Amino acid sequence: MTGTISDVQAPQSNKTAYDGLRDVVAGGVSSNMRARGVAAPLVVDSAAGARIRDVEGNELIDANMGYGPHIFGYADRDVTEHVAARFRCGHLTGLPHRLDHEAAELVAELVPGVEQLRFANSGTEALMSAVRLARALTGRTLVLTFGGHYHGWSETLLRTRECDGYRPRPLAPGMIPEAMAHTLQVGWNDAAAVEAVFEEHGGELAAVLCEPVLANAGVVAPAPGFLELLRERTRSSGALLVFDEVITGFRVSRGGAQELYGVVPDLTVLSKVMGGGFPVAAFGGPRQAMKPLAQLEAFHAGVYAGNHAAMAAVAASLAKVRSLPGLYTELEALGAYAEARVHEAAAAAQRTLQVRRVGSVMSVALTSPATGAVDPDGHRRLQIACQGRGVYFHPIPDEPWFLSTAHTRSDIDTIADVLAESLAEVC
Ligand SMILES: CC1=C(O)/C(=C\N=C2/C=C(C(=O)O)C[C@@H](O)[C@@H]2O)C(COP(=O)(O)O)=CN1
Ligand SMILES: Cc1ncc(COP(=O)(O)O)c(C=O)c1O
Repeated sequence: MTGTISDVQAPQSNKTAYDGLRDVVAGGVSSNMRARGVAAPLVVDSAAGARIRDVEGNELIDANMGYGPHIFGYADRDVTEHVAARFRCGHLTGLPHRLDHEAAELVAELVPGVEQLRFANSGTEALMSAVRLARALTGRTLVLTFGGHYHGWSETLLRTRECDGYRPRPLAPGMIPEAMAHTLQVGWNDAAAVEAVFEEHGGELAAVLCEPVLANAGVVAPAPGFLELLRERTRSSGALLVFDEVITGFRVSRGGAQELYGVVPDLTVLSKVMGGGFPVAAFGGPRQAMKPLAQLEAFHAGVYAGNHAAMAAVAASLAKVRSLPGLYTELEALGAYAEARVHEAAAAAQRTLQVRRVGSVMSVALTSPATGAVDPDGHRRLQIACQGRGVYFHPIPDEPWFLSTAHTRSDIDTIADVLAESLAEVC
């Protein structure tokens, strides 16, 4: 995850609001990702459906949608009412609840690779635990990851895209130098590199971990046969295949990427859509894989893990997913319409946008006319221009757009018109 604050100026009124924030919240945000790319991120006041309202009362159509959890739009009543009711009757007791059962059964019903699971508070937590479980199951420590794939900010998974050989480097100041001692990394869709790693390290690998559709460096679908290659090599070497479906889970299909591509991993990590915007994650797999936790021999904990409000959010979100047989057909059609309209907007402005999409998750990036490569500074200027015209997407082109059932075709037309106007203005 790269990106530095550029010199692109945010609207002054918003900047004033942000400067006040920054006085008491380090960096003005509680996640670095929110402050990347512009001098001051938009300061929001509220959100509903496909729209956010900023501190000045401006309403914007949102294509970032909180980075993906809100597949039914912000403040979806079917989810929020359910959670609100739970808050009114005690949402955190530290005891098991029938809602845990209801939520877990829905995940197991919808996700092909999950028979049993544990809930957690965040994707980072769930990934830490899934990787630790893979190490416990195999007695091995080495994990193979892929460049650009984001698996949260834990000590052994937060890493650079660039490698020394197959070794990524710790990404953040303060990380221990040995943090990557048990982590290898190759390029996404690089079958030859995967074969080479298995040739050299196959017997040492505890797991191969990937976003089955890369969605944190723009959207990059798996090459035909690539997931099958990972499945076959892990199975034959005794390593576990771990799918980080934090973004793709319940997003690209009802059963996530594993259902869409027909490749079932040994462990699956889920979050975002699963909780409909409430902080909850899960990791799971076949009962055999979860046995060390079922027998309380392996360790996983968390005061807030599986709290009753989060379970209510999962139960409501997934019951709604299950109840809508045409949901993913509708989202695919909306995504295809959006992709076509974005290309039309670029053509109208005689500019080129790199558009890559799987279902309702789509990356849109301004490219340089000279090189054809993504132009991060130009993209930031485009983002600020669109924001000023009532359309929000993230200023960093790595961050994809997330569409929802709350986005109408008229919203997509407005986004396309604003893009065309803004592209004409941005040099
Ligand atoms: C594929 C994937 C993710 O996309 C992911 C989190 N994604 C994001 C985190 C953001 C943030 O911390 O503000 C915003 C986005 O950069 C990104 O979607 C995580 C970590 O989840 P969490 O942020 O809940 O700890 C794991 N796997
Ligand atoms: C002192 C202390 N630190 C950290 C933790 C871990 O917090 P969490 O369970 O939210 O991960 C706990 C949880 O009980 C705790 O008591």
